[in-house]
Amino acid sequence: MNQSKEQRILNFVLQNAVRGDPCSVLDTIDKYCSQKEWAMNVGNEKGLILDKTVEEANPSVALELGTYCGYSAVRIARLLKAGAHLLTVEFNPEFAAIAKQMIEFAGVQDKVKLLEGPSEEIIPQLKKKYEVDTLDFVFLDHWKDRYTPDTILLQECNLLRKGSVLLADNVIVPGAPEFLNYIRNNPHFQCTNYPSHLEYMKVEDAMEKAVFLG
Ligand SMILES: Cc1ncnc2c1ncn2[C@@H]1O[C@H](/C=C/CNC(=O)c2cc(-c3ccc(F)cc3)cc(O)c2O)[C@@H](O)[C@H]1O
Ligand SMILES: [Mg+2]
Repeated sequence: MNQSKEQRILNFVLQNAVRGDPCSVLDTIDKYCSQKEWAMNVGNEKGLILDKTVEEANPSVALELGTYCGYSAVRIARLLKAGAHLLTVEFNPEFAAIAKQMIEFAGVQDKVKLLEGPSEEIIPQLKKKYEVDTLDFVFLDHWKDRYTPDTILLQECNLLRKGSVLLADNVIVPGAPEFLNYIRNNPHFQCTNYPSHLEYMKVEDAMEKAVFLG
């Protein structure tokens, strides 16, 4: 059975990156995906926007929707302060297994909890099963038509507090027009757009930050 692209990315990291060095893992994934096979990691250009947003939020509890190979989970976790943690949600078992190995190789496993399942099932479990009070930071990078229903679900589950920061990838490509319309017309959110480019391509993309106002 020939390997998946995601398995090839992981193997390239295991053979070329420095174990325990998150930056080396990120650089190695970016090298593979820019030179050999494109993949939907947030990448280094939008990754810098993600870095700045995480550093500014300095979250104790962060949530990521759509782990994929674990690139942004490693990217976020490497910036978390002592005692802080990232919950990352992935419903594809093959991708979850790849991401788990990627996170462990990078050495950030103590800061990351990978939750396997669909976000609409996991989010309502965060308070009771995963002992979350509220979320300080949320990175949305899963199916683009899930951004709006999951943002509504986060509010319904009282998981956002005044100042919680949401950051959404791909609001231009593939695009999340319904989410932009929802969040920019919602008085409970203060939005900022960050123009950038699609990972590993010269195509325009953007990220949208939305701060919950309570
Ligand atoms: C409800 C639910 N629950 C749990 N896991 C869920 C979930 N919904 C999806 N997932 C998981 O998350 C990832 C999916 C990510 C979706 N991302 C994109 O589709 C994406 C696409 C491009 C792209 C751009 C130009 C092109 F020509 C082609 C593709 C770029 C990107 O950056 C993307 O993020 C994937 O690992 C999937 O299993
Ligand atoms: Mg994306």
